[in-house]
Amino acid sequence: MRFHKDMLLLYAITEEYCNRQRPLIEMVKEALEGGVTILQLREKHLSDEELMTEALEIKELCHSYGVPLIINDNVELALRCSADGVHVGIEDTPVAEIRAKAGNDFIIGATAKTVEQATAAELAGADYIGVGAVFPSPTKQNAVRITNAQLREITSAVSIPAVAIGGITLGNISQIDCGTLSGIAVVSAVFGAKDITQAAKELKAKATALVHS
Ligand SMILES: Cc1ncc(COP(=O)(O)OP(=O)(O)O)c(N)n1
Ligand SMILES: Cc1nc(C(=O)O)sc1CCOP(=O)(O)O
Repeated sequence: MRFHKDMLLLYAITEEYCNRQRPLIEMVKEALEGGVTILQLREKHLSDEELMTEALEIKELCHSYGVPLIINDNVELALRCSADGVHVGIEDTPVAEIRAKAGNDFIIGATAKTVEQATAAELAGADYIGVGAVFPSPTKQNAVRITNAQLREITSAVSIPAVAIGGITLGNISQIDCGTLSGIAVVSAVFGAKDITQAAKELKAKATALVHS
């Protein structure tokens, strides 16, 4: 799937501990019904074999909605299951190495918490950056926080699109100083919601207002 920055508008990320009393596929379907525009499979507890099974099933579902599937961290698995891309952190496989191996059609997202990391990611060939944590995250409680001023500084330092991540909810999304953001990335605000579809719909409306403000 060819990458476009509009895909980043509502970026939903799965997480094992998030309200997981039902099959993941069921929850992903509800999120897609609510209008999620890109999905990241972030299931750090699964073996490669289990992850592959989940990824193949979820990829098919995502594609039936025209939504790309991104795999967290595991580049080899992302390539083996023909996912649309991978998201890597600062300590993970270098972006330039992934780009060289995977070619130009593979979507590569990189975490950036500083201007230096953002410009390095762009130079190495990343398609987008994930910048955070903009609020305290219930999912990743040790995530380093960044201020609105840092968010603006980081996003304006690069020409590739950016999503904000970390503790974003319906209640606080309007406090984000959007700068040049293309979307928001969330775990709990979607997958922790009682009504996942409704939560995604409401977040998408607010994300749309945010990126156009
Ligand atoms: C869209 C998006 N942005 C940032 C992250 C964080 O990735 P990373 O730094 O690799 O940390 P973990 O996800 O491995 O905890 C992300 N996953 N997605
Ligand atoms: C995976 C991840 N990375 C973060 C970072 O700041 O790099 S915050 C985060 C978790 C986001 O989950 P929630 O929307 O529930 O806060």
